[in-house]
Amino acid sequence: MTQSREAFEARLRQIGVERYHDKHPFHHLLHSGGCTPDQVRAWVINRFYYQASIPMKDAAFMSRVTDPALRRAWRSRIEDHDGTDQNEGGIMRWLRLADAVGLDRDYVASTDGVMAATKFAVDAYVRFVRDKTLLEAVAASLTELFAPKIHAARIEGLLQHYDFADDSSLSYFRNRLSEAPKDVAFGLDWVLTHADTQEKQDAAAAALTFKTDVLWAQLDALHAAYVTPGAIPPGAWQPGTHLVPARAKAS
Ligand SMILES: O=C(O)c1cc(C(=O)O)c2c(n1)C(=O)C(=O)c1cc(C(=O)O)[nH]c1-2
Repeated sequence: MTQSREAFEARLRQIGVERYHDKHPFHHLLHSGGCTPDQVRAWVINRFYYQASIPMKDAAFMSRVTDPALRRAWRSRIEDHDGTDQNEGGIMRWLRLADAVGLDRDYVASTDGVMAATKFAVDAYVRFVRDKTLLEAVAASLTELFAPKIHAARIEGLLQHYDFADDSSLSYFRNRLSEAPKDVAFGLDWVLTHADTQEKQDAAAAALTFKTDVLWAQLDALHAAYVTPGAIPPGAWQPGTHLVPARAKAS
């Protein structure tokens, strides 16, 4: 049976309650100060691959949209990450975090040290958005419903526990606190409106579930490789390499 708008929204939110990556042990370690500097660096390197891929996924989405109004509503996502003349953008902000943890930003930007498992998970998301229905693609972005909470917890946890954390190095997350709610308000309304049969609601819920798996799998890979001793996969970043002296704070 097709669910009411309210019941369907509650179903989508419940997927976050049960499956969002704020519950992953790696995030608990990171936010509580339990990560070593090298584990933080491994997270910065691998998560950059997600950051770099998000605007490509949004471009893939827009390339399939025939409705100019939908493209218009969507395009700010690309600018939020790639930047504009007035806004440096999320990718540059993430590289500021890379500077702050003492990594060579060109190495991070090259994505050379990213684990294969990270690439498999993130590339699966880009492909999903390229190949599935527009409804499933928009529904998959709705993990952002749950992101402001984790970004706020991350800002607080990192500031409390790590020397590298300050307004400059964490500016990525502060910006997302205002960018994500605007995107997700639009995306949620679009999904609730367009998922007007049981079949479509099931497909949208499955897409959101898939996306929680994409996020969870990235942290599984990080935990397995960099928390377990001796488990770094071939080709992935080796602690002690590609470091530069941390730039002066707030520069
Ligand atoms: O730090 C996080 O936990 C987190 C999660 C997610 C998410 O839920 O997909 C995104 C982001 N951050 C993020 O910064 C971001 O720009 C973003 C875009 C998207 C998307 O699917 O379009 N998700 C996310």
